[in-house]
Formats: sequence, C-alpha cells, structure tokens
Amino acid sequence: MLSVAEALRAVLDHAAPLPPRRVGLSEALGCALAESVTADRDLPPFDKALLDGFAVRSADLAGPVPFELEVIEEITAGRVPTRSLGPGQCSAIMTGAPMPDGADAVVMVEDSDRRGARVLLSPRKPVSPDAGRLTRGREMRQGEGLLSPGARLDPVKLGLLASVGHADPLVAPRPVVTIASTGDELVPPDQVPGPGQIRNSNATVLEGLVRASSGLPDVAPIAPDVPEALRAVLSRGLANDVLLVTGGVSAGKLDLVPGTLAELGMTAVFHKIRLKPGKPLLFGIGPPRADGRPGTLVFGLPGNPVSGVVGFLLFVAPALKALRGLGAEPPEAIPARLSKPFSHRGDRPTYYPARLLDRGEPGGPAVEPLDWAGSADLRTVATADGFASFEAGDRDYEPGTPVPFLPLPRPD
Ligand SMILES: Nc1nc2c(c(=O)[nH]1)N[C@H]1C(S)=C(S)[C@@H](COP(=O)(O)OP(=O)(O)OC[C@H]3O[C@@H](n4cnc5c(N)ncnc54)[C@H](O)[C@@H]3O)O[C@H]1N2
Ligand code: MOO
Repeated sequence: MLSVAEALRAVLDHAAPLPPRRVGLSEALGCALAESVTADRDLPPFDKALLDGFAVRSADLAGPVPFELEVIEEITAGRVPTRSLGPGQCSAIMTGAPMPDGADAVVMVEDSDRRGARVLLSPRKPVSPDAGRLTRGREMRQGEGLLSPGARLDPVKLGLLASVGHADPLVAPRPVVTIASTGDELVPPDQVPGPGQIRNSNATVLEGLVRASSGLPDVAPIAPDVPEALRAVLSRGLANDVLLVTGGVSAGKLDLVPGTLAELGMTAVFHKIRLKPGKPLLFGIGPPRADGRPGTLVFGLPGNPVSGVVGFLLFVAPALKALRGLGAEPPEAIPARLSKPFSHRGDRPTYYPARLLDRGEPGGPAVEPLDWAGSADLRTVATADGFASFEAGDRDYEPGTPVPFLPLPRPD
C-alpha cells in the first residue's frame, strides 16, 4: 500500500494544467493567466483633469489672489476640448475630461467664484504645473507589459484587463468535476429513507468542497448498484476533467466501481493507501477524450462520509489546484500543538477531527481532538475546524506535542 506522500506524488504527476482557453472576464476570477498582456494604448489616453474646476495655465496664476480669468469653454468627461487657452483664459472642466491645449493645471471649483463669462480663482496654495491633472501615459504606456503568464486573476487584475480591452483572457480554466454517488441504499436529501436506506450526504459535501476549490461541480444522479446504471453515470464523468465517485470502492459484494471504471477504459494508478480514514481510495486516469484533452482524473472515494472529506482534502484539492495551473503542491498543513493528552492506536496514519482553540499562540494554535466515532461520523466533523494528523503506530501523546493540522475550507 502506498503512503499518503507517495499517493499524492502519483496524483500530481498526472495533474498537468488544463489546456488554456479564452473565457469572459466574469468567468476568469481566480484563474491563472496563460498569456502575457500588454497595454493596448497609453493610459490615461490624454492629459486628464483630476478635479472638477477650471483648467488653467499655471503661469497665469502668479501674484496676489484672486486671479480673474476669462472662461472660454466647458469641458465635460467624454467630450473633447475645441479651444486652446491663451493668456488670461481658462476652461471649466470636469473630472476625467481631457485638458485643453495650453492648460497645465486645474484649480478646484471650491476655490472659485464664477461671474458669468469670467471667474475669480483663489487657490489655497500656489498652483504648480501638473496640479490637478494626470499626464497622458502616466498609468501605462502603449505596449508596456502588464501581466505575465501564471498571474492569478483577482478582481483588480481583472479590472486592469478590462481597462486595456483584454475582454477574453487566455486562462487555465476551472476544472469540471462530476460527482457520482453510488449505492442502492441512497436516497436524495429531500426524501424519507425506507428500511435499510440513508440519505446521500456525500454529494452535497463534495459539491461544496469542489466549489471551495474553484472547480465547477456536475452532480450526477445517484447510481444504484446495477452495472448499466453505474456505467451510464461513470461515462458521463469520464467526459469531464475530474470524476469523483463515492462508495463502492472497497471489498463488498456490490463494490462495482473499480471493475466498471476499468471496463470504461480507466487505467488504475493506485487502489488503497496507508491512511485512516480513506484506505480504499482509488485513483486512475480515464481514456483520452474525444476532443484531445487529457484523460479524466478519476478518484474513487470511499463511501464513508469522512473518508471522502479526508480523501478530498489530501488528494483532490491539490489536484484541482494543479489543473488550474496554480502549482503542484501538497495541501497546506498548519503546525499546531495538542491541547490535551491523546492516545492513537492503529497501523495507519490517522486524520482525526479536531477543533482549533486559539490561533495566535507561539508554536502554533492549540488543537483539541474531538470525541469521534470514526469514518461514518460526519456530525462530529461538522463541529471541527479540520483534522489533526497522527503517525501510524500506538502512541500516547502529551499536551503540547506538535501535530500538523489540515484545515477544512471555510467559505466567507
Ligand atoms: N472487507 C473489507 N471491508 C471494508 C474495507 C476493507 O478494506 N475490507 N474497508 C472499509 C473502509 S476503511 C471503508 S472507508 C469502507 C468504504 O467502502 P466503499 O467505498 O465500498 O463504500 P460503501 O461500502 O459503498 O459505503 C460505505 C459506507 O458509506 C455509506 N455511504 C456510501 N455512499 C454514501 C453517500 N453518498 N452519502 C452518505 N453515506 C454514504 C454507506 O452507506 C456505507 O455505510 O469500506 C469498509 N469495508
Ligand atoms: O479507511 Mo475507512 O475510510 O476508515 O472508513
């Protein structure tokens, strides 16, 4: 059986960034840019007023205040000035409007007293050239490099793209992730389970985790333990970038998932990891897709709800990040220390639901392992902040012992 680190390496070896694609700006938030972007023009494209007021020749404003000038034009944003300023002249101007020829500064309207075609200006301090104006190209010059491949598109960078007319950036797209739940015992959350049945909670958990990883979830209908139904749902997933199947991967009589995936052309990379919870996790690569995209990353997550969560955090989340061109790295664990004694028994490294008690302590936050009933107990995990990890082997831990902590995503 592989260790967690070996299994993660195998997953990341197969998780190359998705082929880049052009998307609209509203779809590109959080994506990695896959091209260089340059300025299509000078910005601002003209010397522009930064104040509502009067565009002046600063040389006219020497000596005692007030300065009386002739107002020759009114220039609003979006209009183009038609007259140049001569000595003793000014133009009324609004913020964002192009400065008229001859003007080199703006005096704010609050410092003025308009008298019909004339104005008295009483600036509070000497008016130097450039006061109240932004010169052409001050923000960027045409052809100047703005963003490089790999830049993560946050709201401000998207605004920058908008301002240079780059409305369909080439990005590593969000992976489409099919979530397939299997098992005769499952009914949807809005139904009352019959004898022997339970509600499908895994699909909801996984859908949220996919969204928290910026993937696009495609939730398939529950597949009963019938080969044809399972085949239909798994085929649907093999058309997408990632397929998460929950349930049916261990040794039970109706654990049909690995065989059906193999029939559909998936190549298994590993099945079973030294890990608790989540031992029977299956990982494989689907057949090449019709449009030339690489084969689907297939994760057969164990049906037990907490096994699916841990499998997602340890393997699926890093894979989604790698597909999005954001680096192939292990999930980030927080160094923490135990708040109380803890006994670990077992031959598999264990991820144990735990709560963070404080966050700012030297040596890392204190973590409290919870009273947990094992991989079927999702309720306890709902009160956890994440998972404290313990090595394989029987050991009694003292309070204060350092333990890595794997956080659950907390959407804002
Ligand atoms: N003989 C063995 N038995 C088991 C082994 C083993 O190695 N040998 N491994 C155990 C471990 S560890 C796990 S974890 C489970 C995983 O089993 P499967 O992936 O085959 O999952 P199922 O048997 O289908 O379901 C397990 C459990 O989870 C419930 N479940 C399934 N799907 C959902 C869902 N969508 N929402 C909520 N709950 C779900 C299901 O009803 C079962 O209770 O196998 C052990 N057995
Ligand atoms: O490894 Mo299983 O996931 O303990 O329940």
